[in-house]
Amino acid sequence: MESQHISMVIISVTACVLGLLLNKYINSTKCEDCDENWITLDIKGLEEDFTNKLFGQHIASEVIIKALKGSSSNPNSQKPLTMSLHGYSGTGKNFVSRLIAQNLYRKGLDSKYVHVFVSTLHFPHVQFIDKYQSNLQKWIHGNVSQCARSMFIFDEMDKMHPGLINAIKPFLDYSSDVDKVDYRKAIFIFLSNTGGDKISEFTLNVLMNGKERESIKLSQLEEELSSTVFNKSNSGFWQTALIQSNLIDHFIPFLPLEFKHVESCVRAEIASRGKRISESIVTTIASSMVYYPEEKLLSQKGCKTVASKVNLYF
Ligand SMILES: Nc1ncnc2c1ncn2[C@@H]1O[C@H](COP(=O)(O)OP(=O)(O)OP(=O)(O)O)[C@@H](O)[C@H]1O
Repeated sequence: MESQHISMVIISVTACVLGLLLNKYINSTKCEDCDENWITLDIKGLEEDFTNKLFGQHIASEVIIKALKGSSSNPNSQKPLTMSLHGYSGTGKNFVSRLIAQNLYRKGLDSKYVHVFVSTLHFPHVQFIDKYQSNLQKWIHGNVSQCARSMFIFDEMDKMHPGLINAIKPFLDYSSDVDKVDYRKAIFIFLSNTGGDKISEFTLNVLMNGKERESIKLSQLEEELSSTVFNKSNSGFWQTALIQSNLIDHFIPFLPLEFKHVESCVRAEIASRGKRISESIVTTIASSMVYYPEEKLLSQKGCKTVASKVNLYF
């Protein structure tokens, strides 16, 4: 009797586990649709990710959360949400884009509605610019026709051909009903290093004066940043109507990272590999990065090379 009961329990548990696995398999192979099942902003999840995983970027966290909250709760939005993320290499611009994608699309960056355009891979010869412009427009148009809630990430904007930037402009405008497609629910994120020098200079000044970076306010950097992007004659970005027509909703500065932030990146990297964190190794790895200026306050490459440095120890 006792053994019959045990077998029943085992059979039920096995059936349950198999059911769960089957369900998971069916879900993962299901076709992704452009609906709320697959695309819903998890603002709490994003806030938690910013708090726990993103180090040293208090301005970016705050602005991005507010911007996404605002645009998702406004059914009468007149234009797509456009955010321009600026800062030195390795400060978290791509990382943040990934966190946004993960908290908006069930498939994150793997979603077929998230599109990444790497500008350095598309620098056409002047002779072919018309063709490239038209291809880029067709690409955006085609993707938004398939799903209004598409997200576009344009990486290395500062290296993008001005002609291509101009080609994007009609989609960002207030009257964003191009070719009967409604672009107002789309999100455009632009990443660049432009303005990184100004942001770094400003942060350095604050730290040298014994203040905390958290005392830096967006308003102190924003104006400077938009004018830098606008004026910088070698950035490629300035020439275009993008800035002139105020099509960028938010200029978001990414501050250079300090030693303590690099240490946090090292801890996160070790934890992600399921390894035990030893504080002495954390300090050794963080110390092996290059810092500037003489006082060694800021990391030259942010957390960019942390993963490869961790490789040397695990
Ligand atoms: N502020 C940060 N908080 C947590 N992790 C970070 C941060 N910045 C960078 N990292 C880590 O370093 C890696 C590289 O950073 P990321 O690619 O986001 O830099 P980036 O600013 O986009 O640089 P680039 O301008 O060279 O493209 C990230 O995948 C992440 O693991």
